Amino acid sequence: MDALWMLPLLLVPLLLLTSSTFVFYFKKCFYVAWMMMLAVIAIPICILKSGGRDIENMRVIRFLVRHVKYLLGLRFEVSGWEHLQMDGPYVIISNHQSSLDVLGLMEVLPDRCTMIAKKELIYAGTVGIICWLGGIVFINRQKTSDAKSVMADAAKTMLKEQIRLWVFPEGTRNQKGDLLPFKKGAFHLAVQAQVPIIPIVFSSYSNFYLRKEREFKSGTISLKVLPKIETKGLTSDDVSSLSDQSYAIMRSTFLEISGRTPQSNGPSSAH
Ligand SMILES: CCCCCCCCCCCCCCC(=O)SCCNC(=O)CCNC(=O)[C@H](O)C(C)(C)COP(=O)(O)OP(=O)(O)OC[C@H]1O[C@@H](n2cnc3c(N)ncnc32)[C@H](O)[C@@H]1OP(=O)(O)O
Ligand SMILES: CCCCCCCC/C=C\CCCCCCCC(=O)OC[C@@H](O)COP(=O)(O)O
Repeated sequence: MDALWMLPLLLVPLLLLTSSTFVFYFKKCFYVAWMMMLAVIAIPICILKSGGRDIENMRVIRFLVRHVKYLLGLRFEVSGWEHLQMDGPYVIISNHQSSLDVLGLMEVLPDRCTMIAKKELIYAGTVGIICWLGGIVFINRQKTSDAKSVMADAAKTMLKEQIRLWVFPEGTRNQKGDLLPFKKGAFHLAVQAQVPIIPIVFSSYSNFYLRKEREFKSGTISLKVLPKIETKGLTSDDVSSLSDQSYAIMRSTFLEISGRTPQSNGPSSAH
């Protein structure tokens, strides 16, 4: 009789664990909490090592984040490593589906590379602090003129300090099963600094992570590093065609590694 009373106590956790909605919220909350906690560990290490905001702190962040994929049941299959074996500064562009992209980013992040991010991220608690310590360049997306001048400064810093910048040219997270039109900032940046662009494509997350359907299963993500696109000798007049060229290559790669067939050429640049 006593054992019967125990049954609900055993059944409730079992039902919760098998409910995909519960698993979705649990994994999401766990991800945020774990990243916040990792940032708590990373902050003093970075301050002690570098004394403050320094791109070298990205090594510490990369090291601390690399195991998180295992906790969420995710794996990355990276191809095209050889395209990242290059000296000097460059701009990396990649598609942006979710905050989970950070895990893939940390898989391939080269040395002396930081990101361009929306300024709101600085208010994300300990994660915001670690982003600042890692040298992330914050832009105000609501004020194009501010964003442009921050990126123009970043182009100079890239050359002076030999750094690489990672930009998400879609400008926002997107899980529509295709790439959004590209914003122009990343291409102006590369042209102003006269540095190559390296496109990196993440395959679709739709087979394991669906925000609307509240599903977050285990899954494998293909990450394809594509050959560099040179910008030497290009001017601001070439930015649109550079953006279109990058969009076309990345879109066909996205559809290919996500197991889809191209339907149309799609929009290439933001209007
Ligand atoms: C231990 C725990 C650790 C946890 C640590 C985690 C760390 C990892 C953090 C990862 C961070 C990831 C963050 C991701 C993001 O935040 S994505 C969102 C922010 N990023 C972007 O928005 C980048 C892409 N956007 C752009 O490039 C835009 O172009 C932007 C510069 C923002 C301006 O946007 P917008 O106002 O919408 O304008 P347009 O793009 O339409 O451009 C308008 C005209 O201006 C011209 N332009 C644009 N940029 C420039 C420039 N730099 N110089 C000169 N001119 C520029 C553009 O060509 C347009 O003119 P035309 O229409 O061509 O005439
Ligand atoms: C006290 C503040 C609490 C804030 C909690 C939020 C903290 C987030 C914590 C963990 C996640 C770790 C990875 C953080 C990096 C996420 C970057 C990201 O994906 O930003 C979104 C941005 O690209 C585009 O934004 P929108 O799609 O336009 O919107």
